[in-house]
Amino acid sequence: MAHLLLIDDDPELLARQMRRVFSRPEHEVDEARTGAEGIAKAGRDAPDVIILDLRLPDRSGLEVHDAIRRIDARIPVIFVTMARKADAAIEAMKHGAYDYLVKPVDLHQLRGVIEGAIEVGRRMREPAIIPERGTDIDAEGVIVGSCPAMIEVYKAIGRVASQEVPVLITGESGTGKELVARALYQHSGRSRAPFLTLNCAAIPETLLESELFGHEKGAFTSADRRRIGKFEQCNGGTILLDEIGDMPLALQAKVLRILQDQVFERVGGNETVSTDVRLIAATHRDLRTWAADGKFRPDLYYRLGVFTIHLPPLRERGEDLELLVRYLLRRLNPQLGRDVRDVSPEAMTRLRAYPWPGNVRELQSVLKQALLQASGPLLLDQFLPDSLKEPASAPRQAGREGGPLHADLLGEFSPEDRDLYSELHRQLDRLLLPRAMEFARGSQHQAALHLGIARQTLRQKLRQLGIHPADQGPADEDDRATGAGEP
Ligand SMILES: Nc1ncnc2c1ncn2[C@@H]1O[C@H](COP(=O)(O)OP(=O)(O)OP(=O)(O)O)[C@@H](O)[C@H]1O
Repeated sequence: MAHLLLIDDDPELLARQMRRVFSRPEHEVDEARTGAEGIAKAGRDAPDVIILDLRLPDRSGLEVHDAIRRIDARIPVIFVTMARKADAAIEAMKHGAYDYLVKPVDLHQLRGVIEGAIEVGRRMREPAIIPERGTDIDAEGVIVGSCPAMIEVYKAIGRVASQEVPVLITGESGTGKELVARALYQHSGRSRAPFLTLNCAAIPETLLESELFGHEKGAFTSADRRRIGKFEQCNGGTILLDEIGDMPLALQAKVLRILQDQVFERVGGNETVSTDVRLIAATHRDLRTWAADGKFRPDLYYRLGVFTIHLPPLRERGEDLELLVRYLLRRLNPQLGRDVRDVSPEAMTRLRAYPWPGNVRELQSVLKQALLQASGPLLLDQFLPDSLKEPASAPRQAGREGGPLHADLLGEFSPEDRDLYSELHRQLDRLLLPRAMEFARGSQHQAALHLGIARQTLRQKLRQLGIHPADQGPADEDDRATGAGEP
């Protein structure tokens, strides 16, 4: 459930729009009509997201924003404003506002921006607990695992979390890199400041620079207003750059300059902007090899790689697999209305034999599928999906020449290939989905039709790839006309 607070002296229309999209019982939309009331509610009720009118009867929206940041800088604040006042809202983003919307608010955009803000807030608050002696291993958010390689991971987090140095997290897809990044953030001196994440592989190259560094009005054809990028918006906080290996070389140079001098220029601008951001980078690539091959800037690699935390693949974690299975069953049972308390020896043998190319994320998904099949208190071998029963292929090693999409699929499979199937699908989604959205001019409805998949599936995949539909263009026609659509 997400608790949204709307601070607006004339909230009727917007509140109605919000309640249409974010309905009970999953969401609660609360209102405050003055700045003072809004600040009081922000302090008392700890809302997940605040939607704030720039003009209020008792004080300016910017003052209210500053007061909210003093209460809790992690609450994402979205400004709403008239078009002619948008410059003030853009300025607010320099002070850490999450985003702004222009009145009359477009329903599709409203949903996209608020959903993005809920997700950003969740990342900051959802605990990522390093297990120590005495930690309740059933507690929500505990990082599960006690094999020697995971103990090294915990020690590394403990050593580096409170230091103001960049950290590189490496490991195959689904091994828990984001979880470790959140643990670093939450155990750092910046844990009360914002934590923003950006997946460099999920955003088209042309948009990535502006997303990170912002742009000036007129920087390119569609730049009709200044935009504040993540590095400026997150001043004082922590940024996770996921899949940094996929960042174009030119942008790597700008990131290096931030690490060295804490300055950058917005796209199309001359003003040098200072920012104080702690950088955490993650990748499934072998950056050392990439740096040697000229695919990644060696100077950035050396700077980032000073402190590297490597997450082992699940197939190398021994008994942790069983711990994770039991942990995940306890979490998934209530979500799926099941009460499966144990795993049969045959099913556990099957789970142990499988190489888990998609690691913990794949394990979660397999257990979900199995629970949906299950009846009774025991997870039997027959409930496990067929994919676990097929002969295993070999895992892909990071840093191999070319992506799998470039491989000759009918010809040579490399002996190192283990997760070709899931890797190909991820790569395909990253290429195809942004293009389909672009072609459909931002309409998820149209894009889903072209792709031949359910709109909900498209929305879910876009979210997993870190693409916010609001970035993609105009709203769905049917959203505007009817205000309908899935929440
Ligand atoms: N050791 C662990 N204990 C509990 N949950 C875990 C553990 N490792 C991963 N998970 C869970 O598995 C899922 C995938 O983890 P996460 O997103 O951190 O992986 P990732 O390495 O960042 O993946 P990708 O590279 O694909 O982005 C998340 O739901 C995370 O909470």
